[in-house]
Amino acid sequence: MNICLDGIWPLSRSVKFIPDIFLTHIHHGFNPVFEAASVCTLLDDCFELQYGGHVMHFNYVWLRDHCRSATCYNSKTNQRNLDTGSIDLNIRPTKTRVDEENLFLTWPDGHVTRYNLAWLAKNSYEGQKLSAIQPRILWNSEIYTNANVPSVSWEKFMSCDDELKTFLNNFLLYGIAFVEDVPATIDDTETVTKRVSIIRETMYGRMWSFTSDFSRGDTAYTKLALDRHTDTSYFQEPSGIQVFHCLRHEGTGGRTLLVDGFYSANRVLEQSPENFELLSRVPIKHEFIENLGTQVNHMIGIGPVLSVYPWNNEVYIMRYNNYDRAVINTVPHNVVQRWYVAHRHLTDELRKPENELWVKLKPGKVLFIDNWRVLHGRESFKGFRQLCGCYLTRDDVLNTARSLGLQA
Ligand SMILES: C[N+](C)(C)CCCC[C@H](N)C(=O)O
Ligand SMILES: O=C(O)CCC(=O)C(=O)O
Ligand SMILES: [Fe+2]
Repeated sequence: MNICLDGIWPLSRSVKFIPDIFLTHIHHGFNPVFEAASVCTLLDDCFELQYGGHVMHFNYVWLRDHCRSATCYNSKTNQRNLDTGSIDLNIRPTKTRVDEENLFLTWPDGHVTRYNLAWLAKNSYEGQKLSAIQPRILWNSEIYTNANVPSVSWEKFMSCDDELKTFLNNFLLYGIAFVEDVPATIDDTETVTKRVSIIRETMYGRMWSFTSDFSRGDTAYTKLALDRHTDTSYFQEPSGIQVFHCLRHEGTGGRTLLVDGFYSANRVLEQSPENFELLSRVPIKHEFIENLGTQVNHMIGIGPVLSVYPWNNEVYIMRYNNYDRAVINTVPHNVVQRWYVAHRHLTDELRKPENELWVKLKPGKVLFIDNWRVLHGRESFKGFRQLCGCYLTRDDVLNTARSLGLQA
């Protein structure tokens, strides 16, 4: 049996390119960026815009829905007023007009919408496909080491917004970032973290601190080695960021392993698009079951190993935790075989020694890990070791980054 993994994206549609006799309007050189002519054409089932050397298409219901006039849109709150449910799904403009910078459409009820052409181009599907993906530097150990990413220091980090911005920029580029010279207490770790975002409380607590006392039903609370993994893959939305601060270690071993999961995912894509597709389309489960006596925790998270944006295949979450991966029971046996092949391919990439960045966390050095991208692990250790930290929600960290003017 041949299982087809083909999805419906982009939605197959038969576009009839019938130029509308009312409007084929040509402008020359009004766009300072592209220096290209724009051409607007009303087709039967969509509006076509040639702009900046690209052809873009806009559905008529979409155009009505995206009217930014004061009655349709509240520009103070950036919220839509228009009831999308009231738009005739076969709506067409009755009149059109174009000037140097704007398109004007008159709708059957007489309402006129003005669209800035540059705004349309920026917000088109084709424009999104062309737009740069989130700027990132995919790394292996050599790339990261050679980049000599400057770490920031506690005092400046706490007082200077530019320092926070540099830190967040590095975090967005590499998926890891360090703050040095932080006083080795839980309270100061919390203070440094709150500079970045609000804290995500989970069943592990808000700020947590752990040793090898097996106080929780998880291997993290032992002295054993932990292979590379992402945390909380058993949440429907895995924690976006993990913060670690090693407050004490009297003993040997216990180094931290970091691996850029997106670097390996990209290698899989380059070498086998089929394996990449399996990893991005087959949903699997991760599960956490713990009985504390006083409380039982049972978490289940469902999602593919690689979550990708359907319009450009950009990976945005990797869930990879072989310890916490649950029974696979939602995939037919022949796909399971192909999935294991794909999973092995990714595992082989993730395990290449050249992809491993080893760091010894010391008191004062706070590590922020993008838990949707960078895997962590640890070497086994001897002696007393105490680590504290917390989880952050990705939205909140990106919110801070955007407020400082970063693309995120
Ligand atoms: C970080 N902290 C010690 C609080 C929890 C560790 C959770 C470990 C779990 N196996 C996972 O990967 O999610
Ligand atoms: O002990 C460590 O260094 C990390 C353990 C771990 O993977 C975790 O707490 O999530
Ligand atoms: Fe972990």
